Formats: sequence, structure tokens, C-alpha cells
Amino acid sequence: MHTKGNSCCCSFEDYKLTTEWLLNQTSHRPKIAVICGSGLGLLADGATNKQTFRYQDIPNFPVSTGAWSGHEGCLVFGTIEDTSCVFMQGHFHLYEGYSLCQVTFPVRIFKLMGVESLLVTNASGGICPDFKVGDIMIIKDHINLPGFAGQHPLCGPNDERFGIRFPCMSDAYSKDLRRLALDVGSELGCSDFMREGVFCMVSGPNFETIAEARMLLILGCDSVGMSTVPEVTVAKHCGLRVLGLSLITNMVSLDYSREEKVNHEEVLQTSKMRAEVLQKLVTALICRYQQQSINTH
Ligand SMILES: O=P(O)(O)O[C@@H]1C[C@H](O)[C@@H](CO)O1
Ligand code: HPA
Repeated sequence: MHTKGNSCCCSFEDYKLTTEWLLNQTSHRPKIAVICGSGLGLLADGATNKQTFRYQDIPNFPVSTGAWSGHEGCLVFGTIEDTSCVFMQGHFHLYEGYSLCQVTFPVRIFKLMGVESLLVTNASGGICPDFKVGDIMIIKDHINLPGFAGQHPLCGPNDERFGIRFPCMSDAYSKDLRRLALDVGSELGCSDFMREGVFCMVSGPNFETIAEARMLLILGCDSVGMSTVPEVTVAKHCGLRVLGLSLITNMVSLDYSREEKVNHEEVLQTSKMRAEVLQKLVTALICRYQQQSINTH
């Protein structure tokens, strides 16, 4: 897989080869794909009948830069109730040096495998002053800051087999799935720490300066992180329904007098603290998703 400038140089045949390889290795035919954010690899724990592939063993799959820890770097197929799912334990970031074609490569594989909906999770810094560490924000919309600077996963020749040249992004996050997430969250007693808001992607790897954070607040961002937007953009382009859940792992500094400094350990600690709740939420969502599709089809 090569990249030219910032455009994707992965051919349709590359995507097909990886898809066919996976379909030949597993009898799972996933309907839902889940991208596990930093520290959230255990979202796959609710699944049974699991089959795991290391990224390094999957043809064309981007290989870990070693920045991840533990059991990350695996694609896990499994079943939740009767729904076949696939989980990405560990995802790819611009700041690790991956091209956006590599970052979003798995999403097109999911599409070709027959996945209908993508559930993206991530860790982010809270900007909205009403938010608290540990809140789960349902992503209502996003700001693609790297995209404004030409770092966009759909730059380059458009492959119509995936989607149209100029896709609409005003409804990138499914209203039905957002409602379902709110309902399921409320049934599980999570309403007190569930929010909805606008997510902004920055490239990272540094956390924001105070001036940058203040700018993001003025722009209407509720939280900021270093992933998700490229995957969601490519998912929407190829017709997947998307739900995004962003865990507020820290509050972003908006004030020069604030003493606390954000760091990656704090991010991972909050993810660890909330991982079990998020896992229950994701599992319940997938159960309800299946029931809803049965009722509506
Ligand atoms: O869930 P992701 O991987 O987006 O997590 C954020 C962005 C960085 O990877 C990391 C910074 O602490 O957290
Ligand atoms: N800023 C950017 N990305 C992040 C943050 C943050 O404060 N927390 C987790 N990911």
C-alpha cells in the first residue's frame, strides 16, 4: 500500500484482497463494526464465539507502530445475541505517521464485508464547561480541522464503487442510532453522565494550548480528540450508518491560572474507570439494534 501526497493510493483490488482473505478465514459475517478508542479494547468482552486476528497477519492491514499497549492491534470477530460484530482493538492515528488512507483502510474492509453500521468510540478532552470527566458524549456532529488544511481521507481520485465525489456530511451521525444510544443509556441508569455534543478532531500528538482550546470553544466544539473523524467520513461516504461515543477523559484547560496539566496517563486512567460501563452500553446497544432491525424490516 503506497500513498501519493495526501491522497489514497490503495486500489479497489487491495481492499478486495483483504476482504476476501478475512471472509475465507472466518464464518462471521458482521453487521456492526466497533472501533475501540484508547484504553477501550475490552468493549469486545461482551461478545461470544470470538475469533481474533492480529493486524500484522492480515494482508494489507496497517501494522502497529508499537505505540499501543496490552492486547491492542487485533481484529476480533464475535457475536452479541444473534448479531455478528467485528471489533478493532487499537486504531490508527495521523500522529503515529499513518496516512489517512491507512487510518481509514479498515472501514472500507468492513463495508465490503457487509457491515451496515459503524460504532466509533474514542477518548477526548472536554471543552463544554458543563461536562465532567467520565461523561460519555454521543457525537452529534464534528469539525474536521485537519480536513480544513487538506488532510482529508477522500482527497484524490474518487472510487464510485465506494461512494460519490461530493458526499453530504450534514447527517454523518445517524439520528436513529443517537436516539437508541440515549434510550439504552437511560435504561442502564447512565443518563446522569450521558451528553450529546460536537466533536473536533485535531491531528495531535500534543494536547491543546490554552489559546487553541479557547478557539475551539468559540467554534462550538464540546470535546476534542485525535481520531474518529477520518473513519466517520469514509464510513458516511460508503453508506454506513454511524454512531460515535466519545468518553470525556479529561477537561481541556481554558484558563491560564489552571494548575493541572493533561497527560496521556490520565486519559488511559479515565478510560479504564469507564470501560466496563461503556462495554455494557455497547453490548446493550447492539442487542437493541438487532431487535429494532427485526421490527423495522
Ligand atoms: O481514543 P483515541 O485513540 O482517539 O484517544 C485519544 C487520542 C490519543 O490517542 C490519546 C491521547 O491521550 O487519546
Ligand atoms: N485533547 C486532544 N485529544 C485528546 C484529549 C485532549 O484533551 N484527551 C483525549 N484525547
